[in-house]
Amino acid sequence: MSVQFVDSSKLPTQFGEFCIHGFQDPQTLKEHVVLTFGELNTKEAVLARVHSECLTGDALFSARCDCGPQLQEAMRRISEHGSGMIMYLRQEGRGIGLMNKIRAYHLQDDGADTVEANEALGFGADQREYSMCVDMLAHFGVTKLKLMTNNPRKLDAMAKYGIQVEGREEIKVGHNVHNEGYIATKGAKLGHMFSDDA
Ligand SMILES: Nc1nc2c(ncn2[C@@H]2O[C@H](COP(=O)(O)OP(=O)(O)OP(=O)(O)O)[C@@H](O)[C@H]2O)c(=O)[nH]1
Repeated sequence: MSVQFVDSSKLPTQFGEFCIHGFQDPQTLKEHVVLTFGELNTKEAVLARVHSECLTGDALFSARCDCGPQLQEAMRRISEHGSGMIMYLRQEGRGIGLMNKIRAYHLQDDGADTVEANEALGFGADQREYSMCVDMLAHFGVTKLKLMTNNPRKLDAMAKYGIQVEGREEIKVGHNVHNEGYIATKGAKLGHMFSDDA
């Protein structure tokens, strides 16, 4: 078991009452959280988002990315649906960490795109991995997901770990004048699927 359940508590939010569950990876000691809403029907596909930490977007209202609006939209849809879960993974900056993401932003201010900036710092375009989701889902007895994402790598990762994704919901929110280039690069270089591209 690579992820250990720590504790849980009610989490009242502007989208209704979620429950927050703490998980710690015993090997890396990395702390993650899972938010759940309502009763998870483990016989059916659970409406879910796998969301990677973005301090600037999720907590500081940055318009450089679409992370904050996506997190809020996922919580809103789960609440509207009546049940679901968010696996909030502490892998900031597509896995390069907060300081390196800020370094990458600096390079992007000088003209690099989000992939070139990572590479100029000696990182891959996307350093994330999703193995912890296996134990998180097992903990809740969830075997099938309806995943809110535009990111094909997340779908590939779920398939790699044997997590059944029965459906995908596009989550296209938070596009603005400041993140046009970032979103375009995610489409062109990271394969993100946006319906307008069809
Ligand atoms: N290195 C780097 N990371 C970024 C940048 N902008 C946002 N991020 C990070 O990108 C990650 C976005 O993760 P998610 O919100 O899970 O979304 P996603 O991989 O874009 O896929 P979706 O499910 O389609 O939203 C977060 O870890 C952010 O911190 C950037 O310019 N550079």
